[in-house]
Amino acid sequence: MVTIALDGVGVSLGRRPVVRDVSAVLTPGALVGIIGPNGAGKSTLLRAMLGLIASTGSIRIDDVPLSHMARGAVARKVAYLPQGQTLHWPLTVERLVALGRLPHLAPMSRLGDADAVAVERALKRAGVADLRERIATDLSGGERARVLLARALAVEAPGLLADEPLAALDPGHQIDVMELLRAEARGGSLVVTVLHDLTMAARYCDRLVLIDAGTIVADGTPREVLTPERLRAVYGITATIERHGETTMIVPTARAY
Ligand SMILES: Nc1ncnc2c1ncn2[C@@H]1O[C@H](COP(=O)(O)OP(=O)(O)OP(=O)(O)O)[C@@H](O)[C@H]1O
Repeated sequence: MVTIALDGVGVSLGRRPVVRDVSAVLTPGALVGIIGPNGAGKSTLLRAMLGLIASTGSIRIDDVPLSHMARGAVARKVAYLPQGQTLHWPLTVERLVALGRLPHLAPMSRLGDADAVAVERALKRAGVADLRERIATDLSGGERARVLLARALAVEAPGLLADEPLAALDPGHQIDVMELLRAEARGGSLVVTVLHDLTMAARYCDRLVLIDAGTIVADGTPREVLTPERLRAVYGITATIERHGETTMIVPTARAY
């Protein structure tokens, strides 16, 4: 299990404050969605949580300040699925997914049996085992996205930060990925995912953190966070919110000016 605690976190990029005074405790066991408009600072916040960019304030992973942790130690605790990653090397899918094991390997050492088992498990869980022999750079956008998810799963870290994992996926695969993320979270992992699809966020996430202009404007259950007033204020839209039992549907209807 792993917990990430943020206290007064700020990030400036090119002298612009992009993340401002973010405080939250992200705990395992519940699927956490980070939502907010384009440019709100969601990806920047994720990158700060992994120590990939400099930040102010305090970020602690399992109560250890991030600044005291080696990069490899962070990578073994929290896997990262970056947004829209491009692939440059013509590796097979299996070898690409095996790169997820790098945080566990000593320099110059080879994959062992436990690594092979983790790779196999990740290929299956992401539904890409049948693509294992394919060259990753030849895959379609959606296939590539699922392979990159498999690489993140292959780390078998107790935490996963996934940045827009549904981008490029068809509706069936979107459901598969959300069910997988929720199962991971409910199984005791820390899973935090950036999402743009509010219906998916409402349906699958246990907790939503809404970010606007670099700061948290709401943090709670989907029902608490996704109100017509907030959607208007933050996204500048009117939306129909329909609740059918456990299922919530959020249909943006128009720009609200
Ligand atoms: N290197 C940089 N220098 C200056 N500004 C930057 C830099 N990188 C990102 N930004 C800005 O920081 C802001 C936050 O970017 P970020 O990618 O975190 O947003 P986001 O909420 O993930 O957006 P999206 O939903 O579009 O992916 C944006 O306005 C972006 O233009």
